[in-house]
Amino acid sequence: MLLCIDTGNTNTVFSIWNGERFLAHWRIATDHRRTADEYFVWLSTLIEGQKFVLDIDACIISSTAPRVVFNLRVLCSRYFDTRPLVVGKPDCLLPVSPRVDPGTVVGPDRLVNTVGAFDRHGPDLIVVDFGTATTFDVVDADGAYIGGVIAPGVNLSLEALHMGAASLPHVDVTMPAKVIGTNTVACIQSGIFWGYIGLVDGVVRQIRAERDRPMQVIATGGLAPLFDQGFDLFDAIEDDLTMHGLRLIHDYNKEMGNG
Ligand SMILES: Nc1ncnc2c1ncn2[C@@H]1O[C@H](COP(=O)(O)OP(=O)(O)OP(=O)(O)O)[C@@H](O)[C@H]1O
Ligand SMILES: CC(C)(CO)[C@@H](O)C(=O)NCCC(=O)O
Ligand SMILES: [K+]
Repeated sequence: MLLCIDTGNTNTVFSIWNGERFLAHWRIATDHRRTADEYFVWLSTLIEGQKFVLDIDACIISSTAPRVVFNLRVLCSRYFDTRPLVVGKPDCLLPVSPRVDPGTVVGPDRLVNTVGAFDRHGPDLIVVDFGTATTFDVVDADGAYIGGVIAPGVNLSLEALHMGAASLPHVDVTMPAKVIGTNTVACIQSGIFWGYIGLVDGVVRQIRAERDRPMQVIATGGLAPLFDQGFDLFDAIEDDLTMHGLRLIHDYNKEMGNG
């Protein structure tokens, strides 16, 4: 069984695979103080409700928070007796290398997204991920990550408004009935919702113009469905894109005799 771990700045998702078969996934808040023992107790408790026995013999990690990796490595070695592949480290091979400025450390989640999306949709893609940040990852004809766009995430923007403006409450993102809000909450919801619709639409348009070719837009992340309500922004929405990419990268390394 393969354990895939996707650590974002806000949440960490664990998923279990038996070959190509997905078995289960669980989500925990990202906290670099969490120890290997804590992860294991948590995993063991959750596995009790499942129909399979946890028998991990391989692990792969993508982490946008470097400090978390240490304890995840300890988890893999102590409890599963495996050395994990860590995306972005030199000993983790990618099917195609990213083409970016020398010295750039691309977020591993973005690299993984491009691998997952290229496998399912082929060349010339824009992958939009609504996580802590809203990212756009551009996939070239050969599947390479060739750059993109990083914007503040939806929940981060809402939090920033609340933190920075004494009279603005914390608001949950939702699609407002009207653009013109007639109360504070509705005004904020409108600003965020229509602001992000405009942001995604505008960025996608500019990327397409710069690339001067047809490109499909693939959306992932918890908030993707919210922004897909009748606006035709996306060609596909995939909630498991990062996990799919992680499994493919693991399989690729195995095929190449690595790890
Ligand atoms: N309508 C909604 N309003 C607010 N949050 C939502 C809504 N729908 C889903 N979410 C949140 O989206 C999150 C799932 O998003 P995702 O895993 O893509 O990114 P993240 O965990 O927020 O960020 P990161 O991956 O950077 O840590 C969950 O925490 C979920 O609570
Ligand atoms: C942009 C985020 C925060 C999105 O999770 C992550 O991919 C990251 O920390 N990236 C590093 C910089 C880069 O991707 O160019
Ligand atoms: K994510």
